[in-house]
Amino acid sequence: MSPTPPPSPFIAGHDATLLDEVKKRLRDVPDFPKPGILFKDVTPVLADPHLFHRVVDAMAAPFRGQRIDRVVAVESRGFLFGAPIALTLHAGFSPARKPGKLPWRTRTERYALEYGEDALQLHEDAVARGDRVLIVDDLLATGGTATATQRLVTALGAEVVGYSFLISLDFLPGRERLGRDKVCSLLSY
Ligand SMILES: O=P(O)(O)OC[C@H]1O[C@H](OP(=O)(O)OP(=O)(O)O)[C@H](O)[C@@H]1O
Ligand SMILES: Nc1ncnc2[nH]cnc12
Repeated sequence: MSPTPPPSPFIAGHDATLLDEVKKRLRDVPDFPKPGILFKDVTPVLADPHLFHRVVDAMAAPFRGQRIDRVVAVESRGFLFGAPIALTLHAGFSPARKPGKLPWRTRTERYALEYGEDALQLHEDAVARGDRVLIVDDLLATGGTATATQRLVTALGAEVVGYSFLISLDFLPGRERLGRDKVCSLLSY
């Protein structure tokens, strides 16, 4: 009998079985929301409680054992991952929202998307001076959204210690823009 093969390689610290399962479950939707965009639909991952739980744990894993005071996640898909990651890391959660949604005093940043333009707002007390912040979103593409979020956080005097994404589209410049050493993603395309 041949010896047991070594365990599958770990990619960015995550087990390859999980990555395969997530890959299989993500749904590619061509030409949404515009012609030429291949949209990565995460809803089938959310619909599987066991897989969703493992994904949240894996997205939090690189930041366990570090002091994270606040998770800032981006409306709307970022909230789906950011809130459970904040609970997992025993950190507070602050939403970065599209304009006109936050009720109190806000800071605003405009940014460009793979398929348009938008702006984000953060409450002025969303992070405190000196806080160590993790930025979370479902997907990194051009990096416009995450860069705008980083600017909002640092303008308030907090430090962005890292970014956690489920997916990064590495044929786009997002990872380079944010700094390779700060970006964690389960899957890269
Ligand atoms: O790296 P970027 O080029 O900035 O793109 C990534 C952003 O695009 C998507 O959000 P979208 O604005 O479509 O909003 P949604 O989460 O409300 O669907 C995605 O959830 C990221 O936030
Ligand atoms: N290709 C894509 N799929 C899903 N969300 C996105 N946000 C930006 N680009 C995207």
